[in-house]
Amino acid sequence: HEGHSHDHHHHHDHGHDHEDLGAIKICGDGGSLAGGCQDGLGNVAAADEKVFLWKENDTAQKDKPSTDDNSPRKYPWTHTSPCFTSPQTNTSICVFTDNHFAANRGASFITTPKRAEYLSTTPSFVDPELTKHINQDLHRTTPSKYEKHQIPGKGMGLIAKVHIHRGDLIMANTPSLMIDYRAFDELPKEEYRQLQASAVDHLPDLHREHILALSTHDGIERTHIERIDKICSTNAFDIDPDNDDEIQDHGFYVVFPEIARMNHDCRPNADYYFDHETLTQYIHAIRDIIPGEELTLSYINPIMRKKARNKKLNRIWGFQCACPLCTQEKAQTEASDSRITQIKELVGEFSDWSSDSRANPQLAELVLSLYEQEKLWGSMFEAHTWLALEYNAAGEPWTAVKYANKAVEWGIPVVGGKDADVEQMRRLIKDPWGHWSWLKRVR
Ligand SMILES: C[S@@+](CC[C@H](N)C(=O)[O-])C[C@H]1O[C@@H](n2cnc3c(N)ncnc32)[C@H](O)[C@@H]1O
Repeated sequence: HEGHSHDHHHHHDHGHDHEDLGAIKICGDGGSLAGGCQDGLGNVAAADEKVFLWKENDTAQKDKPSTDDNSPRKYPWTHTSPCFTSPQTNTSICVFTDNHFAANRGASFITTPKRAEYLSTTPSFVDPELTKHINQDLHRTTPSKYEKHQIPGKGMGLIAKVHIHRGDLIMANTPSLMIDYRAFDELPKEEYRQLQASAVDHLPDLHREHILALSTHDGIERTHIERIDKICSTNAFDIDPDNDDEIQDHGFYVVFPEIARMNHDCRPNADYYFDHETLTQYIHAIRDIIPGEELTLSYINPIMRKKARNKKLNRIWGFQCACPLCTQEKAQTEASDSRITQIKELVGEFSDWSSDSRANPQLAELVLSLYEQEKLWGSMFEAHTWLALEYNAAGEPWTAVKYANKAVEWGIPVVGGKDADVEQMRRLIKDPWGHWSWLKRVR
């Protein structure tokens, strides 16, 4: 485990790196920005059940909500078993499946009864309209921007069919599986794996087939339970809990079967964030993409030197990185690694608001320039946020407002329009003089 933080931002290694259960992650390492960490992977076919009739017919929902924290209540679940007891905390950890979730696509959760109850009160459960049109691969109303293809040396991947502009939405999906870290941390391996397999087995037929067809990254024959375990570790994203969730110290592993087809690139053209209201992973373009280009995400913190990147990709996902950044000639690799070293040395200054900090507008300009040279488009939001704060802290409101506007523009596709840091930039735009950062470094 590499520690855990919630005050980070986008794109750094963080968290719970369950060494042997890799998950795609992009979260921050305690950078200066407040706000959540978002992260993930996703074509699921139609569900096998009656549409909406269950509300009237299903006896499950008539069950009284349980008052006992440790026993699963039925509504809205179509399955609430099996359960195992955590030897550490004596709480049960169960599979909760709702086969009507997101217009009968279905979703399974492995968590405690208490947290399942919490999830069932969040907007996506309370208002089914919210998730009805999310999974475009299922209910497509606009033409798909990509196609699934075999990619030499990478298995399957997604290829752009049309010109995609920076900021465009590429896809959005609700989860198939959400697995509480607690299940992984507290249960014996065999019990954990049984829960994982049941979570997949309970899903509607076509959805389950879709999951079972995902990559295990080595193609080795396995038992059903082992295969599902390997599918999860190859395809899951690490997602931090919602700010309103009481159980803040445990994130989730989440599988989105459409997004799971996106391959890794150290300088990707797309980025992702998780919206807790709709339980939806959003994928947006972070630069213009031409037809025929592969759509990629970074599975790791992209601000790592080549050797460290390759080691991690190899350990968790079993491939040698052959992306353009990893296959440059030696002089270019050295220049890139040296920029990454500089970035790592400098970014901490922006979260230090004491007089010891070296942060000022020029330092923020330097970091922006390093990000541009490194093609770290997913980090441009962060760089523009620092620029806005540093200019405002130095008493230059108009330049601060200029950069705050750019921060909002870069931030919406990578952290979402509801993100606390984007909201903060909107407040700075409205009133730089009333913002907490005003003259903060000159006082
Ligand atoms: C989340 S899946 C991506 C989709 C996968 N290619 C498939 O066929 O379903 C992750 C796996 O894809 C492969 N992969 C992803 N990015 C790759 C890359 N840049 N080079 C080689 N293989 C890659 C690795 O086998 C990795 O374990």
